[in-house]
Amino acid sequence: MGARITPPVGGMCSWPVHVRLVIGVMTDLTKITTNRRNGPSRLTAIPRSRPAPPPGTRSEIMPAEAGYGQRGMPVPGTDGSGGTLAGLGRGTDMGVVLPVKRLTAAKSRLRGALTGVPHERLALALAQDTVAAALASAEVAEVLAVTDDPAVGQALAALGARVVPDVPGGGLNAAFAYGASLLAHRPVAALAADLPTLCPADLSEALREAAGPGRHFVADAPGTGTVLLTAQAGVRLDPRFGPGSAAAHRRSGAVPLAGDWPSLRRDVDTAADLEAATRLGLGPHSAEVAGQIGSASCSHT
Ligand SMILES: Nc1nc2c(ncn2[C@@H]2O[C@H](COP(=O)(O)OP(=O)(O)OP(=O)(O)O)[C@@H](O)[C@H]2O)c(=O)[nH]1
Ligand SMILES: C=C(OP(=O)(O)O)C(=O)O
Repeated sequence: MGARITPPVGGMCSWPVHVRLVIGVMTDLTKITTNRRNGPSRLTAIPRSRPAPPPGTRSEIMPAEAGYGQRGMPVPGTDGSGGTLAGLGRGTDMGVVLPVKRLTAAKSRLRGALTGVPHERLALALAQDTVAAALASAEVAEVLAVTDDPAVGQALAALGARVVPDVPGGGLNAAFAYGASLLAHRPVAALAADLPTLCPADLSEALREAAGPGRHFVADAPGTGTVLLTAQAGVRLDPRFGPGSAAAHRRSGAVPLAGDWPSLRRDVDTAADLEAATRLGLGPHSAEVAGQIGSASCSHT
C-alpha cells in the first residue's frame, strides 16, 4: 500500500502537536523516572518561576510554539473534553500501562504497508501517537511504557512517559501485568500501543466511564479484540489480550464499555487498518511517517 493521503473526516483538531517539537534525551532505560507532571506535555502547566531545565535535558516548549489555542487546539490545561489536566486540580489518578515490543519484531502484520517507509519508523510512530494522546488526557496521571527497545524507550520518555524494561519477557499479558504491578497504588488502564488516531477526549471519556468498581474494557473496532482494560486500585488487572480478547475479558468478569470512541477503538494491525486509521485522522507522528500533512481529527471533543 502506498501512503494514501486523504484529509481527516472531521474538522477541528485538539491534538497537542508540541509532541513533534520535543527534543529527546539518551537515557538508561532503568533510570527513567519522568512522569507526565514534569514531562514536556506538562510544561505549559508549570509556573513561570520554575527553573529552566538543565542543559542536555528536554527543551521547554511554550504554548505559542505548541500551537495551543490556534486552529482549534485546546488551551493549556485542557484536553478538549471539558476537563482540566491532571496536576492542575482535576482528573483521576489513573496510571496507563503500555507495552511495546522491540521494533524489529513489532507489528509484523503491518510490515510493508507503507512503501518506502522503514517498518521500525512506522511501528514507533504508532506508539508515539498513542503515548502522546494518553499523556494529554485529563484523566491520566502517568504513562508507564514497558519495553526492551532502547529506541522506543528514548522516544517515549522524550514525550513524558516513564519507561521500564520488559522484565518478565513473557509476552504481552505478562508485560501488562508487570506494568500494573508497578502502579498498584493507582487505578490502572492497560492500553494497546497501536492507536495512532487516539484523541485525548475519547480516552478521557472512556476512563471516566470506567471509574466504577472492578474491571472494564473497550473492544476494538471489529469487536473481537481489546484496546483498553481498566482495574480500580487494589483490583488485579488480569489481562487477557490476544486473539478473541474481548470475549475473554468479558468471561473474566470485566464490564464492556459501550461508548463510540472511534479514535480509541481503531487499533492498527494490518495495512487495511492503517488505511482506515488514515481516513479517521492519524496523530502527528504517524501522519509524518505516512507523508501526510496534519494530524488526528479530534472533532468529537
Ligand atoms: N513489551 C511487550 N510488548 C508487547 C509484547 N507483545 C506485544 N506487545 C505490544 O503490544 C501491542 C499490541 O500487540 P499486537 O497488536 O499483537 O502487536 P504486535 O505483536 O507487535 O503485532 P503482530 O506482530 O502483527 O502480531 C503492540 O504495541 C506490541 O508492541 C511483548 O511481549 N512485550
Ligand atoms: C492483542 C490484541 O489483538 P491484536 O494483536 O489484534 O492487536 C487484542 O485485541 O487483545
